[in-house]
Amino acid sequence: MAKKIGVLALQGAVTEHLQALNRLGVAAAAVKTPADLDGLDGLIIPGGESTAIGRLIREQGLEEPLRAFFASGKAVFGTCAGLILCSADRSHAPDELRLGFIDIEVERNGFGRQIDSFEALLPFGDLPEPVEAVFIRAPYIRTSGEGVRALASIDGKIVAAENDRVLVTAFHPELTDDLSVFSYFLKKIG
Ligand SMILES: NC(=O)CC[C@H](N)C(=O)O
Repeated sequence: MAKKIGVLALQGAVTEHLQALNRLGVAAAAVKTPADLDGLDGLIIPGGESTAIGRLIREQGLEEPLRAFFASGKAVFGTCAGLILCSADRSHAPDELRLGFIDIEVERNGFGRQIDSFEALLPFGDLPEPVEAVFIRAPYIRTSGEGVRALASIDGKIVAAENDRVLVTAFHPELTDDLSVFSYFLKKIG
């Protein structure tokens, strides 16, 4: 059966992710309601504003369905704000959603205001070529727990990590023509 990947489509860089998946020949669907999760093999939580996306997840009744989706064994890829939402940060404000899909704690806007947006060619895990990475008010991973593998870092700050079913990047892979990080995520899906 062909894989089908959802892109959480509440706020942020949604279209670019759908287009990247289409370019890889993967069926992609926007996810706005719990029913949209049916039949998906994996989910991308895009960049945007983590506070806003978290609030909309709750307003749309998606928090428990997303937790159940993950608990059922599906794979999740969080980029930038999506990384923050997938984290298990214990120091955040209680009204801000953290799904705890990967045992990392994050520093939001971790590269500061001076350089709030930049691009880098980034060595990434075991990929043979560095990846094109666009950072926009990006977080970095401050601490990581058991089962988490760091995949990329800048100036000692971890900016990509994974566990068996979750990939997170602080950068936006959907904003370049380089699809290698998407292909890397697709390998997590059986
Ligand atoms: N490009 C992004 O997704 C930025 C993330 C944003 N700084 C946040 O904290 O949610």
